[in-house]
Amino acid sequence: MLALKNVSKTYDRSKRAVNQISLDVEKGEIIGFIGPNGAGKTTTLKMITGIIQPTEGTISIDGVDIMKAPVDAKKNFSYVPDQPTIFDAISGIDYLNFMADMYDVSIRERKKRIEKFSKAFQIDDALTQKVNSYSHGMRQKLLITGAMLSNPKLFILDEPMVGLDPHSARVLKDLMREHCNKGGTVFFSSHGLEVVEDLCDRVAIIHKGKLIACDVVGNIKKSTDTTLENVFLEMTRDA
Ligand SMILES: Nc1ncnc2c1ncn2[C@@H]1O[C@H](COP(=O)(O)OP(=O)(O)OP(=O)(O)O)[C@@H](O)[C@H]1O
Repeated sequence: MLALKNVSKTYDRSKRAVNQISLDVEKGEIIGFIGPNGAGKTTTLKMITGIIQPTEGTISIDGVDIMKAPVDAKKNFSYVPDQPTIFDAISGIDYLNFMADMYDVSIRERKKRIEKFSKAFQIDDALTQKVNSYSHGMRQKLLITGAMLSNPKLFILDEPMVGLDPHSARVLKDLMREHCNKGGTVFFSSHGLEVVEDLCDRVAIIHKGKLIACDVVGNIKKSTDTTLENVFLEMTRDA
């Protein structure tokens, strides 16, 4: 569903933020993408979503190259960035209808999905209000709802749990799992190692721009009497 081949990004001609990453995400998987601050997670997600261009390598989403056919590739995924920035002079419902229009979601389907997700996230009563009156968490939930309206083949999220209360974090986790159970695919970055350990089929670890592991949690941990947190801290410890 998502294939990265030897992908690198160099900023300002010399700053190697991502270094020769290759990764395959299969249909139906949830993969957690973890790494210390500055490891290259957001840079990688921005390259996958076509926001920035890799310096080297290729990225395809359901077989479509994001650089060669960006419009077709973008039909295959939705992206929730790490900052919930939305044009905020419009109402929540106008934003959601705009997103549904962009992805050609029928009136019947959008109504069903808006009701389902906005109720689950408890923002249904606020949808007629302008986005500029929303809290950080409400904006985040509106963005997630908008991203789910198209029922994307691949759902990409950058640190989606940040700013969510425990109820909303649970709703999001359930939604991600349900999406995969129905054949969708989820790739998300996080600093929440417990969430990743609980939720993900596989975990990809990036450190100083390099992919240092990508495997099921059990194989990364090697033994059952330790946590993903302990292994992560050991693997990313600077010598
Ligand atoms: N626009 C940019 N110009 C120059 N350097 C950048 C730019 N964006 C990111 N970097 C650098 O690239 C490296 C990777 O940054 P990135 O934001 O991808 O890390 P991250 O893993 O998402 O970190 P965090 O967990 O703190 O969000 C860092 O050294 C950062 O300073």
